[in-house]
Amino acid sequence: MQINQAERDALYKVIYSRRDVRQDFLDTPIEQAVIERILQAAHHAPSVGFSQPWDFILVHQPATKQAIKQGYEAASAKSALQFSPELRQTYQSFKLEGIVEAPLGICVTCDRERNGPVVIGRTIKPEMDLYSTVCAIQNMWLAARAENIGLGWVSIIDDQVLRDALNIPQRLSIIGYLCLGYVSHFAEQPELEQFGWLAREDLKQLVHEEQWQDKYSHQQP
Ligand SMILES: Cc1cc2c(cc1C)N(C[C@H](O)[C@H](O)[C@H](O)COP(=O)(O)O)c1[nH]c(=O)[nH]c(=O)c1N2
Repeated sequence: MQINQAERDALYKVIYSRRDVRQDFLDTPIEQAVIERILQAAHHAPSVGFSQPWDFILVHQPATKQAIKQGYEAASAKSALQFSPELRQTYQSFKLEGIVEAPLGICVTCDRERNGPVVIGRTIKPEMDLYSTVCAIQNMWLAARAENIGLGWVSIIDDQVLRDALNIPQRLSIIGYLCLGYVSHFAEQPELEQFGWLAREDLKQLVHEEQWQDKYSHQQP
């Protein structure tokens, strides 16, 4: 099957207009059929040895979201101390989650023992199951954007908070907690770029012919 030009353009449009969404969530519920399409997109991600090591825990209840939000607040306060005093205030001014406002939370886990101890492609690099699960999240992120649904990844939460709130056994690795919902708008640029935290790197500096070259040596102390 060939992809035609309109389909290709649509894919790039989704890729370039995808955003990490933390605010502007609407409380409009997401229809079940839409949730299923997004989860199917995640489930069709590539996975090492076709191991499909993921599980998706759907979070709808306000009380559960509150418990997770409290975990975020504790983790965020602890995180702020890692930034220099000059940057700390700016860090604290960012809204880095939409846990309570987003109608749907999805915790994505990785079962590192699924399909037995020997998996094709993991024999030398065992972390490939974790990366496979991240591929599923990226598919979900793009599918959500194609459905005009915002998705935000929140990683400022201790795993134990999610284990306690969602009854996740120690056996499963927690890969991401995602907030999903319709949004009033999608920003043109990443918010961290818009607020001057970091700029998009020049791709030319990151592409190397044949041999890696230290194009950033001027930045070394
Ligand atoms: C693994 C991982 C973990 C996180 C993120 C991303 C990824 C890939 N991002 C989102 C991140 O800030 C965002 O992707 C970049 O700023 C680029 O913006 P766009 O995604 O292009 O809008 C993110 N954002 C946020 O507000 N709180 C968070 O805890 C995290 N955690």
